[in-house]
Amino acid sequence: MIHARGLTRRFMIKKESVDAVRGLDIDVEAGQLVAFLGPNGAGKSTSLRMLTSLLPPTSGTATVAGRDVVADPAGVRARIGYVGQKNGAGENFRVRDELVTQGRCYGLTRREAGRRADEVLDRLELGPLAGRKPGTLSGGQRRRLDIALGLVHRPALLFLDEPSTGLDPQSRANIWEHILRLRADHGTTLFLTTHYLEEADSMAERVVIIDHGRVIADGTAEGLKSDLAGDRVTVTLHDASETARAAVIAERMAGAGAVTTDGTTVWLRVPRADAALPEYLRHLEASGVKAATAETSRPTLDDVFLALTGRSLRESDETAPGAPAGETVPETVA
Ligand SMILES: Nc1ncnc2c1ncn2[C@@H]1O[C@H](COP(=O)(O)OP(=O)(O)OP(=O)(O)O)[C@@H](O)[C@H]1O
Repeated sequence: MIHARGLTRRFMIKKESVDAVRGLDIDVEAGQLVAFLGPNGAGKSTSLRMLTSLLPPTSGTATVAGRDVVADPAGVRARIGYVGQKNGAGENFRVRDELVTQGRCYGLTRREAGRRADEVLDRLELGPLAGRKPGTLSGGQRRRLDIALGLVHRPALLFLDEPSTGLDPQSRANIWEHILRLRADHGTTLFLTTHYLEEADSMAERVVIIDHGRVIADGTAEGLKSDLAGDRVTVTLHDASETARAAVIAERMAGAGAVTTDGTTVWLRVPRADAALPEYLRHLEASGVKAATAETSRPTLDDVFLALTGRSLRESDETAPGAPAGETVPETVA
């Protein structure tokens, strides 16, 4: 459904060049749900805009839904749906009229556009809001309208740029419900960007991570986590003056990976946390370092990014820096 080779995009800003995307190679088969992850400015939107023919690549090639993005942009656009980051609907028409107009833009007759508008209104549970103006909708309702606009012409491939960003957890879950149903009912191929790592982890069958314009990881969330990250042991100490010593002890343990510290907390990456934690606690005790709490956690996609780049992908609003959001098993140490 998507085949890109060496796709690059360079922007010139005041004589300075920005390489937003540097050689994107990707193949997406029909029916896949791919989450495209990366930090701010990694090149996700630019990639999406090239794949949807909205932005010409500086170099490279891409065939999307069977059409070349450069040679046949109209052919690409006719076959795909694109839900951008900004609201797709205007303010003047009512919700149903927006959808009918969109359908007409895709060459549907008035009658067919009306039928399709009703279909997507029903699908996205927007029926009761059909007569409202978009400006009066809630954030979640408005995002559902954006998705409905991307679906009026029944594309086999839908691109979504951060479909759930800025929504409350309930609206996010609701958007995902619709996305997953779309796939289950119609086998729609979905290619989406998201900042929410947990969403990508649990919903997408394939995760592609981009950083500085290059793909740095591509696989299933489970595969990436077990290959590239590892379990984590978190120990907090009674006394911050002992943190450095506790870190050295952690580093000396067999199989120990990266060790990080912050205040009284020590984080240690290990292949098997259930075995490493008791051992670490024994070593600390033998050295006279007092632990206050200890817990283990499974790796997250943020851990994968951290392992690859040394940086965190996680947005500060979700969890404190360094603290993993995986499944945690807290236990208190005397
Ligand atoms: N029209 C433009 N002109 C100049 N530079 C641009 C333009 N669009 C994007 N860039 C730059 O290209 C890089 C990649 O931007 P892009 O929007 O693709 O990142 P992103 O991964 O989608 O980020 P975000 O998660 O913040 O949306 C950034 O450095 C950005 O400033």
